[in-house]
Order: sequence, then structure tokens, then C-alpha cells
Amino acid sequence: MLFKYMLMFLFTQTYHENEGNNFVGAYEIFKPSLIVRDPGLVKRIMIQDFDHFSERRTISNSKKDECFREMLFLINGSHWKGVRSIMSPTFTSGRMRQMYHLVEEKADALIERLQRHCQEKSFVKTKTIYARYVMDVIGTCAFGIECNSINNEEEEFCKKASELNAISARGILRGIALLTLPNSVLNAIGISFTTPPFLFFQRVVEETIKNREMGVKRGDFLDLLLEQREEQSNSNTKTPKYPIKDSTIVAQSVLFLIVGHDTTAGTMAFVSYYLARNPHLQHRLRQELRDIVEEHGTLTYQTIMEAPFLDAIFSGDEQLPGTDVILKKGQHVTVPVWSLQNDPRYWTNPDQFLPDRFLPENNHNVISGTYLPFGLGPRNCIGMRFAFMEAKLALAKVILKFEMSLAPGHEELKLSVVAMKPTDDIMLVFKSLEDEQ
Ligand code: HEM
Repeated sequence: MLFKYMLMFLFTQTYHENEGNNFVGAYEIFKPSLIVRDPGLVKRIMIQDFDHFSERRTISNSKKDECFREMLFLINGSHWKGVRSIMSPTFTSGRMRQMYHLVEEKADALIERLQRHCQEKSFVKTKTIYARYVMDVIGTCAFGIECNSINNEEEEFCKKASELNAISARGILRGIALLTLPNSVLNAIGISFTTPPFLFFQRVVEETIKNREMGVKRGDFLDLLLEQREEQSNSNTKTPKYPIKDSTIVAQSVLFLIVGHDTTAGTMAFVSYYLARNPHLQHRLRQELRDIVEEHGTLTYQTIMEAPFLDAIFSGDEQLPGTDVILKKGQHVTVPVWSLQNDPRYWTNPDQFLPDRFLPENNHNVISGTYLPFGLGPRNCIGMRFAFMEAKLALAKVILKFEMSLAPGHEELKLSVVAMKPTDDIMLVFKSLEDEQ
């Protein structure tokens, strides 16, 4: 209950109790914070006045956390600018096209695995199976490693990745301490974020970099980062030089797992759940995908990224303007994404799964600054294109092969109060469409 009140109350309740105000001041126990309720202000903070609000919270000065602190998500100032400029070219659509075949291989393995579930007529733990798929994609694209966790339940990478992202009591306490205690106290207690699974992945990447330096190349994310480093040290380059250390590259590869594993698998599981609950939407999506296959012969990077209904199922995005407010330097600002995305002032029936609201012809109804699944502005999610590619491709293949339905006794979706995750796995039934023919 304490956690529920801490998290849900602090943000959601404060948001709803302050109707009529664009923002509200709150204390995260000791730390003052400003909770923003107005989309104009959200855009002002995240885009127009970004230079004043570009910094994320600093985490731990502990020596142990040196690599952890190097992750793009956590670095600030000119260092963030430098590292972001090096990482950005590794996430362009051209780069995604180059990696598409690596992702497709893993999506095909997912389909084969689901076929076996069909034959066994067992319920599918959807979140778990997608997490294995995402792990295999990250393994091949970020670490250059074939882990095959989709077929091997005991696979070490997937286990460690789950541990890395697990919401443990200790992790919650660490998070609360981080949110509430001043840095001086955090440093004195010596809270460290370098957990055993983090260290495991740190060592894997360090080893892989050594192999790459001996000439092994795979065209994956790690190769791209190493190439970027090479380019930066080349005196003829036109782009500004930014020296990049091994530990910075290691940190970004591990970050891939921290920010790219659970988020993507969770999104895929949520989408599958809502499609299973809404067979008519599933049918409509299948029709769109069948038309694409009929026209182009197969699914390609371009077709899955451009399919309008598939995109509406997953998303919608937006941009610009705002209003005014003054804050003390260092004061925290909280953008309550969940509350904004569920505010009936901005959304009709916010609690319903209505993908049509995100179709291009309805985009004008989406108020900019109220829909932020990947953040907004220069510090938005750098991996969005990658996440969409892997999630859309796998879901498209799933929808073309299977009819999904809710497993009896598992109709309700219970959400964790700590993070946007289901408390239990999402259990679905996958029925092969080939059986129908
Ligand atoms: C469905 C999947 C994902 C969701 C919903 C998601 C969401 C987010 C959000 C909300 C932010 C904060 C943005 C802001 O502050 O404005 C973020 C940042 C970030 N995400 Fe993602 N993300 C996903 C997948 C990925 C993947 C696959 C990667 C791969 C590397 C990734 C890498 C990052 C990084 C590096 C940042 C920090 C960017 C910076 O500080 O400059 N994310 N993500």
C-alpha cells in the first residue's frame, strides 16, 4: 500500500486533485518537484525551453557505478550532447533497414515457437515469450550474440535480462531512496546500481568489443558504435569530434537491455491482449497485412513501418508550442505521462482501446503534449524506430498466422502500481489460421 500511495498518489492523485491549474508543486518527501498538467507547458519544457530542462536526475557518485552512469539516459550537459550525436546515426532508418534481416530471423523463430504452442494447445505466457524474442533480437543486434532464448528456457541471457528489469523490493527501495533523498545522503549510504546482472552484461560487452577489435564484424549496433568512434578519431571528418571511451560504448550496449527489453516486450504483450479482446480489430489488422503481402509479396521494413492501421495499433506521434513558468535551478519537473494520456479533457473514452484515434486522418484530434509514450523533444527515445521495427514486424507475422484470444480465467488485465507493466503474465490462446483452411 505504501508504494501504491507513494507512486500513484504522488503523481496521478495530485494531478487529478488540481483541476484548473496548469502545474502543481509537490514534495517527493524532501525534494520539491513541479508536476505539469498542461500540454502547452509540457511542450515548452521538453522542446522550446529544452536548454533549461535538458538534465535528468543525477544518480549516485559511487565509483562502482562508473559504467552505469555513462548510459545515455543518465548523462547530462555537453557529454550527453556528444554521446547522443554519436548514437543518433546508429538509429536512422537506413541503419534499421540494414538490421531488418537480423530481426526478421528472430521473428520467424518466434512464429515457429508459437506453432509448437498451438500443437500442444497450451496457453501462451505472452509477455514471457515476447521477452524471449526481444532478448534474441537485442542479443543479435546489440551484443552480436545468438542466444536462442526463444527455444531455451534456461538461456542465461534472458534470465539475466529479466533479473535486470525485475521489480524487486530492494529495487523499489533503491528507487524510492533515489527519488527522495538528497545526493549527499545517497552517496553517504553508498547505494549502488551496478547489480550482478548489470555486471554480467557489462563483461559480455567488454569481451565482445575485444573480439571486434580483432576484426570480427557483424553489422550490428556494436559495430556501428565502434565505427562511429573510428570516425570521430579520423581527422578528416566533417562532424565535430567527440572522443568516446570503451566504457561509454559498453554502457550504451547494456542500456539497450535496460530500456529496450521490458518496454518493447511489454508493449507487444499489451497490444496482443487488446487485440485478443477485440477480434474485429484483429481481423481488420490481418486484412491490412494480407493486402500488403499480396501487393509486395512479403513484409519489408518500409511496408511494416508505413502500414497505417498497424501504426495506429501501436502509436501516434506529435510536435510543438506553449506558455510560462519560473523554476529554481536544479528543481525537478515531473511530466505525468500516464495522467496526461488518460485525461478525459484531452481524450474521448481514454480507458478504451481505440486505435482509430491514431490513424493519419484523425491525428488532428490528438493534442500535442498529451501523448508521450516515447517522450518528446531532443531527449526523446532514441530507440523508438528500432522498437517499432521489432514490435511491428513480430506482431504482423503473428497476426498473419494466428488468431489470438483471451485464455479462460485470464480475462482481466491487472496493472502494476510501480511501473506500466501487467502484474502477472498475459495469458492468451494462439490458434493457427492454417488449421482453418
Ligand atoms: C516500446 C519500447 C520503448 C518505449 C515505450 C520507450 C520509451 C522511452 C521514453 C518515454 C524515454 C524518455 C524520453 C524523454 O525523456 O523525453 C526513452 C528514452 C530512451 N530510450 Fe526508449 N523506449 C522504448 C524502447 C527503446 C529501445 C529499443 C531502445 C534502444 C536502445 C531505447 C533507448 C532509449 C534511450 C537511449 C533513451 C534515453 C535518450 C536520451 O536521454 O537522450 N528505448 N524511451
